[in-house]
Amino acid sequence: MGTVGDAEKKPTVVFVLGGPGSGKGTQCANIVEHFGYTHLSAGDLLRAERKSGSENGTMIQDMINEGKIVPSEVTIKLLQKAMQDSGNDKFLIDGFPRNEENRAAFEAVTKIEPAFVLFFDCSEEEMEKRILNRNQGREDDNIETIRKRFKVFLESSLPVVKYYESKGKVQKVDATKSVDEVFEAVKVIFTPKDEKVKHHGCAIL
Ligand SMILES: Nc1ncnc2c1ncn2[C@@H]1O[C@H](COP(=O)(O)OP(=O)(O)OP(=O)(O)O)[C@@H](O)[C@H]1O
Ligand SMILES: Nc1ccn([C@@H]2O[C@H](COP(=O)(O)O)[C@@H](O)[C@H]2O)c(=O)n1
Ligand SMILES: [Mg+2]
Repeated sequence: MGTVGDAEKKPTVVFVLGGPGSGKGTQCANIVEHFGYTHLSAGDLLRAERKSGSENGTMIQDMINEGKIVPSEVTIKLLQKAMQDSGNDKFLIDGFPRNEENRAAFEAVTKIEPAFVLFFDCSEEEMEKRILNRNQGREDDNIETIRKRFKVFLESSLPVVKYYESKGKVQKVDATKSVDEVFEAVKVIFTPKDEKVKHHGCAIL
């Protein structure tokens, strides 16, 4: 994040969106390893905040258990702090913005526009199967909450993807494929253009 002396330099932010269980966290771990980004999952930050004994803990737990979106003010503060603490200037913001309120508030507060939105497109049937097999002890990984999360995704999160689509900022990946196949597609998106030319051995001099 900006420090004294580079006040003008804004960090690079990629929003990573997709339905519950589409593989956002899995692919972000791969991107971090290969491309030097810091991964910030809004859901993970909220779960950590709840565990920390924060005054917002009960509200966060109730919202997560109902699959509802926590007020932007809370989530944005957690994201800003994590960005500052990281010392990096390239971020994958996973699971955010989840609704129009998230999107507008982040832009207003941070003045940061995403470089692009990485969107993992996956069928509900596949996402449900993946979540039910996840076994990470998440309280919201039960069929009742999963259904509520799917509804919120369709009604509140997809319109955000559409908004960025209208600005030509969405990079869509078929996330129904295997982890390795999805990452192959992701790599193409993150590999700088000049390196793609080098790899294909057809640089125009
Ligand atoms: N392409 C894939 N094929 C099969 N299983 C996958 C794939 N990608 C991820 N998974 C598995 O599916 C489960 C959900 O993946 P992950 O946690 O990355 O999804 P997510 O989009 O971050 O979900 P959430 O929004 O609920 O946090 C995990 O158990 C993961 O190992
Ligand atoms: N911007 C966000 C992101 C997440 N939440 C809440 O956390 C839950 C889990 O999120 P995952 O990305 O880890 O699946 C989600 O269902 C919301 O309740 C949020 O409020 N705002
Ligand atoms: Mg996740």
